Amino acid sequence: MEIICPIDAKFAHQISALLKPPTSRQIQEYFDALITTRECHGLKVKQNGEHGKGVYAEAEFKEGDLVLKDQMLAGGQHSANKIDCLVCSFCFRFIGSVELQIGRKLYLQDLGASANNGCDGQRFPKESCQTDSSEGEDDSCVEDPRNLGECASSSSTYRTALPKEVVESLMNGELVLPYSKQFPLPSVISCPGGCREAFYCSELCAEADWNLFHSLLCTGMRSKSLNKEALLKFIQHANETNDIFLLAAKVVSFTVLKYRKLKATNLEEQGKSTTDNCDLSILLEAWKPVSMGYKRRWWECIALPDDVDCCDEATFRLQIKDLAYTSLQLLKAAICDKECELLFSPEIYGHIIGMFELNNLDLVVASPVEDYFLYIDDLPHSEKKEAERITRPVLDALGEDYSVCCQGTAFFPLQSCMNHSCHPNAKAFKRDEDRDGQATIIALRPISKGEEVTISYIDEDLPYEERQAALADYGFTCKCPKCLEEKP
Ligand SMILES: C[S@@+](CC[C@H](N)C(=O)[O-])C[C@H]1O[C@@H](n2cnc3c(N)ncnc32)[C@H](O)[C@@H]1O
Repeated sequence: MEIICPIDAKFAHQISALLKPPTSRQIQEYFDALITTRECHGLKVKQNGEHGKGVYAEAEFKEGDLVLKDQMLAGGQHSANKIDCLVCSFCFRFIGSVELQIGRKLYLQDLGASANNGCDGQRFPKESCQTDSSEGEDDSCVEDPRNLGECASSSSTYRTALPKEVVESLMNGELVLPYSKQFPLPSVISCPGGCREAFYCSELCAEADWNLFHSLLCTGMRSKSLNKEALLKFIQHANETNDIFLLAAKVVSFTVLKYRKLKATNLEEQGKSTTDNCDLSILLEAWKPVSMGYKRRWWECIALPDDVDCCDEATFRLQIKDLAYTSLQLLKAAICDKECELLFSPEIYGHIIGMFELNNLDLVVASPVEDYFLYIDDLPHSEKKEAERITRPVLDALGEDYSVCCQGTAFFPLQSCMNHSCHPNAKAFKRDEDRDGQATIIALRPISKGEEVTISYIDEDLPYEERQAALADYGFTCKCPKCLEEKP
């Protein structure tokens, strides 16, 4: 039976104000302001009658030019990938050292193996609740090394284990690998809240994450959450079902924290004392970045997985809704804010996750460990032979997966305005220097002033039918010139 949540009924008026589509003017003002803060001055977001918003070139771009670097609104590393890569929880740069990356991965893999790999346990149908960008990922681990025994990453079949002391000496810095100084990484900064799940590349990132998202979602001593036990349950549920809930929690936390900040400034300016009534206009302001991105509820827009029969569609959508509801109740117990209670409505939560479902881009950051071993491989013969005496056993212990990159999913406000074409003029592409979690869009061919910047959401080299089938997940039929030409 379908669940009716009391919050949806109690705050019906305020929720519809939050979910009201922004006017063209609001969209224009928001994106104009955003563009001035990004490295993308030659762009403009405009309403494109047919497909909603679109991104247009305001300058000429040559093939290979950087069109846009977009900072994410919210993003996260996939839970299982946290075993393979230690990255800054805010900007997703690799941190520590090549030795720490390797030693930590081997240590956690061994923990996983000795704990008899608990990853295959019963959980919600995985394919059915992953977003497109996270398809095929396992999603069942939390970062705290004490908990990592539950699950190993995509560990290689053929690995030759290193002695425990060697793994430890890689982690604690006693063993320095040859030439690793050529690949320096920022030192690991701990979470200011004292949790062992978030790590940073700088005090700046730690502070930004704390102020924007993490203070409410931290499980450490100085957490500002309501109830840490409930928070741990929420995190565990997300890790066991779908880590997209961790991203949704970031958006809720971001909105609550921004609301509190805006309200405090407002009261101070007016010389008034604090009240605990919700100020809807302030909440609307805090919510604005999300209001520009959402479109449909998750359980309505999620594509029907191949293994679900059409006649079971209604049941499937109800299951997804129930799953989101369970997650939301756990989050509410953990961080609910009385003034912002309406944010904990299934309507709002469904729209936040729906926004990820339709817009998210894969978050990928290349591994310095891969660069390191390629460097060793390229050394002149005698140096290589000497270095490999030490590096070969390490490489053998890592096995085939030695070069796993940081993988996750993120919502990028400007990139999410880019429409699809099967003959795109731009693409998301990480250059050698793009070593963090920002989205990088590069021109594939010359783009002239006034032209719409398009990317392909799918593999554009697929045959016509397969392209249209893949695009059905995004809820539209492509009518780009290539599709019109190839349409049977
Ligand atoms: C990432 S958003 C792109 C921005 C979107 N136009 C907007 O207004 O926010 C993806 C959505 O845009 C629309 N869209 C993108 N490309 C399209 C195309 N070639 N034809 C029709 N609709 C398209 C679809 O509704 C799709 O789900």
